[in-house]
Amino acid sequence: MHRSLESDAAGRSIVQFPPARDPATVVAGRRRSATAASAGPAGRREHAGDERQTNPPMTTCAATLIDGNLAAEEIKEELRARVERLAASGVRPGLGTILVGDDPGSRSYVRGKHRDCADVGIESIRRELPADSTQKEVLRVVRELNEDPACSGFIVQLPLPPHMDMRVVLQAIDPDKDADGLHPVNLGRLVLDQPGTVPCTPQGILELLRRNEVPITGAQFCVIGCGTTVGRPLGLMLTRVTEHATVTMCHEATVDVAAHTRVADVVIAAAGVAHLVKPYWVKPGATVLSVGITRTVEGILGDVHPDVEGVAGKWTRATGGVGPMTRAMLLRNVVDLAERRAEQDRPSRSHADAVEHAG
Ligand SMILES: Nc1nc(=O)c2c([nH]1)NC[C@@H]1CN(c3ccc(C(=O)N[C@@H](CCC(=O)O)C(=O)O)cc3)C=[N+]21
Repeated sequence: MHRSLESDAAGRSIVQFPPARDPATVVAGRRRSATAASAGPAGRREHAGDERQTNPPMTTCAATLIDGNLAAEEIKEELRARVERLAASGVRPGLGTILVGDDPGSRSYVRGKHRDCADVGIESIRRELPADSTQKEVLRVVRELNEDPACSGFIVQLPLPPHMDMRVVLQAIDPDKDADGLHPVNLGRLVLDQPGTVPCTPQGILELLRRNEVPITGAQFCVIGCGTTVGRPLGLMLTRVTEHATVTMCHEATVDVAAHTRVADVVIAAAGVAHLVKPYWVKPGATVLSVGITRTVEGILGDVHPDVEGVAGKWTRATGGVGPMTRAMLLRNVVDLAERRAEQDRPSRSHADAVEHAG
């Protein structure tokens, strides 16, 4: 149906040409064609199997695209209603961002976050510091937002300049204002299965899987990358009793990553290595999510090779998948924090009832 124009590391253009697909077998997003829908997943797989005898596997079926922008819009709609309810009781949630330095990527993320806030009625509180600020100056702004009643939660945009210790800065955040869920107390709460704020990207991944009917309980997951913001907390979340997935965590020292991905029902690539996950790494019909991104002059490359589309059952691309969900989950964390705070500040109804009954 379409040829994808790609470039190699040296910037040369390569034309990849999966031959034209039969339009009836192309299943994109939620717009499944009537024939594909009536055949059902089993029917589709049999059909693919038949074709595989004559064609290379990557031409036989197209994975369903999981649309993160669509799911993020749905979540924002839910949040708008919650923000309105809070407004009715005189509370306006506020998200604070602390940006240090002028990395263009970070600047554009922060701008996006404030656009999202405006979109759902959350107040934006922006703090910017020059790249040569001292750690003390950053800590002063962290304490300022800890104290600011208009700020329900805030984030310190990462990475920080190299002369700062990220751990010290993150630990200075009030855990109950930690919108990113990256404070040691919140990560500890996650380990212990206690209520707290959970990191945005893993939360967005779970939400995306649920909303696209990907089974989690009992499924075999392979997570590639054990970073603090994605892989490690994701492994913890997937193994909670409420999810109860079986999880293999791969990292740089894993001897044969492909041996682990090939048996997985769901592969989550969060290593930050461009096009790491190849089509032959993937069990046919598996779900594959691309999380890590590499910025090149040619644009954004994801951790999942584009040809995985020909093998996976459901998948996300490098953009328009997990990224928008990360942003939506940040907004949800802020609304959660604002609701929790409003609940604490309100004279408790059960207490009032108790007093009434006592009288
Ligand atoms: N304290 C902190 N918290 C973070 O959550 C955090 C951070 N620091 N530092 C950087 C990473 C990265 N990150 C992304 C969020 C959304 C998209 C996103 O929405 N991407 C769009 C494309 C954006 C583009 O084109 O540049 C998409 O996937 O469609 C990407 C990346 C959050 N991070």
